[in-house]
Amino acid sequence: MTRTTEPPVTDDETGGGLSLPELATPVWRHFGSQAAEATWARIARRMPALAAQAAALAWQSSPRDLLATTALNIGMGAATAWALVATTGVLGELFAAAPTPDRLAAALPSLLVLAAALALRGICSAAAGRAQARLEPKVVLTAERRLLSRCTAVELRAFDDSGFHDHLYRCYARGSDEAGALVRHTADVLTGTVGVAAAVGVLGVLHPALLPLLLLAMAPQWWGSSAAARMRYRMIVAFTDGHRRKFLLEQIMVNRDNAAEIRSFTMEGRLLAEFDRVADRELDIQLGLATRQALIRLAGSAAGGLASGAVFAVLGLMLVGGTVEIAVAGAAVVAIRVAQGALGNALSSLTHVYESGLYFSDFVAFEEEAALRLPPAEPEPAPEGFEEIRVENVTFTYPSGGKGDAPALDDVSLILRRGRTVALVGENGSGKTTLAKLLSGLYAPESGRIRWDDTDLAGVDGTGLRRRISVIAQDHTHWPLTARRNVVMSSPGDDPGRLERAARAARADTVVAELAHGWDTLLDKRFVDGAEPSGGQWQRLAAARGFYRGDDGDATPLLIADEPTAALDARAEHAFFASLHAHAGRTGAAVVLITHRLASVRMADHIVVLSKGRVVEEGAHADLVEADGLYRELWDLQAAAYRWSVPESRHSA
Ligand SMILES: Nc1ncnc2c1ncn2[C@@H]1O[C@H](COP(=O)(O)OP(=O)(O)OP(=O)(O)O)[C@@H](O)[C@H]1O
Repeated sequence: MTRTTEPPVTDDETGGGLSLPELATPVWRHFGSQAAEATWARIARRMPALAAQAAALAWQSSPRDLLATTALNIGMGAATAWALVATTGVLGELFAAAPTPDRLAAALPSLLVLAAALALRGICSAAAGRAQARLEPKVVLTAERRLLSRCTAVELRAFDDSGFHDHLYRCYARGSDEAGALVRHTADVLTGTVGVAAAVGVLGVLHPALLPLLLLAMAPQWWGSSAAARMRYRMIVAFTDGHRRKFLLEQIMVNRDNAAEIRSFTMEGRLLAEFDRVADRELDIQLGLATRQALIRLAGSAAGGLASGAVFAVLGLMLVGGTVEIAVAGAAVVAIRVAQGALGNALSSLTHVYESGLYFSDFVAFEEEAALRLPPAEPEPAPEGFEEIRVENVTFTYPSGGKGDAPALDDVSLILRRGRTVALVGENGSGKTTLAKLLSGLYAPESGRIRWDDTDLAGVDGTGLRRRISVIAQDHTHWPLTARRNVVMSSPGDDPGRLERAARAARADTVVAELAHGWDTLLDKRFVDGAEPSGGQWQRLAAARGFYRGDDGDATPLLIADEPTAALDARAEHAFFASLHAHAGRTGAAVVLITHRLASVRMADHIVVLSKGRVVEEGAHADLVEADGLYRELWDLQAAAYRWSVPESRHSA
C-alpha cells in the first residue's frame, strides 16, 4: 500500500524507525493487558462495584436521566415478558384445535394484547434510548469538569512529578470518554439482563423443565461472545505500543508548531514512511482479527445450530410425551430466541464495562491522588502587603528530574524592600527562576521561610497571595485570545487608561498599532483573521500583562520580571528597564528582575549573585565590580564583547 508520493525510504534510512524510547511504556492503552486477561469470574467479581460507580457518576450528572434509563429498561423487560405470555395465549387459541375462522376470532383478544405489549416494549425501548443518549454526554462533561478542576487546583509542585503527570495525561486521554462508555455499557448490561430475566421468568412459569433447554441454547452464544471479546483485547494488547506510536506520529505531523522544522530538516518522507510502517502493521493485525473472528462466528453458528436442533428435538419429545402443549412449545421457542439475543448483548457489554471500568477506576485513583496534592483546606488569609520581604535560609529541591537530589536553592537568604529593585544574576541553572517562583508563591520552601514583614507565608492562602503579585514570566503563554484579553485577562475589570499605561510601559502600544483590528485582533494564526506576533512582540505583550496587573495602587506590591527582554531589540530593552524602575518608583512596589543583560542590572538598587543554588555575592554594582568575584568576571566578559565589536565593525565598514 502506497500512501506517499515521496521516493521510497528504506528502513536503513529511518534507522529502523524513529527512535521514540518513551513508547516503551504504553500510557493511554495502559490497561490493555489487564483487559485481555479478564476472565468471566474476574469480571463478575468487579461488576457490582463498577455498576455502583457508574450509577454514582450518572446520578451526579443527571438523576432524572438515570432514573428514566433504569425504569424504562425494567419496563422494557416487563413488556417483553408480557409479550411472551401473550404469545402463549395466541398460540394456545390457534392450536387448541384445527384453525378455523372461529378460532381466529377467539385469538383476537390475545393478539391485541400481544400487539399492545410489543408496542409498549417499542415505546420503552425508544424512550430508554433517548434517556441514555442524554445521559452519556452529561456524564462525559461531569468527568471532564472533575478532571479539570482537580488539575487546576493541585499545587504546582505536582506537575514536576512525572508519575503524577503521566497519571493526569492518561486520565485526560481516556478517562472522561471511558466514564461515558462505562455508563452506556452498564445500561446495556441492564437491558440485556432484563431481557434474559424476562425470558427465564416466562419459561419458568410455562414449564420449569424448559429452563435447562434455555441453558443449552445459550451455551454456544456464551462461548462465542467470550472468545470474540478476548480475541479483540489480545489484538489491542498486541498493538498497544504501535498504536501509541502511530498516534504520536500523527500529532507530530498535524501540529502547527512542528510544521516549519519538519520542512527545514526535510523530515516529511521519514515521518510518512514511519507512519506507513506502523499503520500497515496495525492493518495486518486488524485483517487477521477479522478472519479469526469470522471463523469463531462460524463455529459459534454451527454450535448454535446444533444446540437449536437439540432444543427442538427435546421440545418434540416433550410434546409427544404430553409434558408440554403445542402452544407452550411455540412460546418457548420465541422466548429462547429472545433470551439468546439479550444474552449476546449483555455479554459483549459486560466485557466493555470491565474495560471501561479499569480506566474509570484509574480516573478515580487520580482524583484521590490529586486530592492529596491540594493546598491546605483552611489557610490563613494572605497578608495585604509588606514593607519588607525576608527570604531566610531557604532550601528547595524539585521532586524529580533536573539535578536529581541536589537542591535548586541551598540556604538562600535575601531581603526585598518596597520601592526598590533587586536584580538576580547568575549563570544558567544557578537557581534564579526557582527563587522567583518561590517569591511568587508558586512553590513553598522545603526548609527556611519567606516572610512578608512578620507573616510567614507557609500556610497562607496561596491564591490570595498570588493575587497580590505580578509576574512577567520567562516562558510566558501565548494565549490564543485577542490582544486586549492577552493583557487584561488576569485582572478584574477592563480599564482603558490602565491598559494604555501598561502598553506604553512595555512598548506593546506600537505592536498593537500594527495589528489589523488593534486590541481586538485575535492572536492565533490557526483561526480566521488571526495574527501571528513575532517573538519580541509577544514578549512586549507579556510585559504589558505584568504592568497592567501591577498597576492597581497598593493591591499588587510585588512585581517579578524573569528574563523579560531576551527577545527584545536594543531600543525596546532599554525602554523596558526604564519602565521597570519607574514602576517601582511610581507604585512603591518591590521589583525583582532576572536578566543576563548586566548593563541593565547596574541600574538595580541591589544585586544578588547566585551560583549552584547559593548566594555567592550581593551588593550594589560598584561594590561587586570592586569585589572582583563572579559578578566582575561576567561583567568583564560582556563589556569585552562590546569593546571588540566596535573596532571590528568599523573596520569592516
Ligand atoms: N521543574 C523542574 N524540575 C526539576 N528540576 C528543575 C525544574 N526547573 C528547574 N530545575 C533545575 O533546577 C536548577 C535551577 O534552575 P533555574 O531554572 O532556577 O535556573 P536559572 O538560574 O533560572 O537558569 P537560566 O538562566 O537558564 O534561566 C537547574 O539545574 C534545573 O535543571
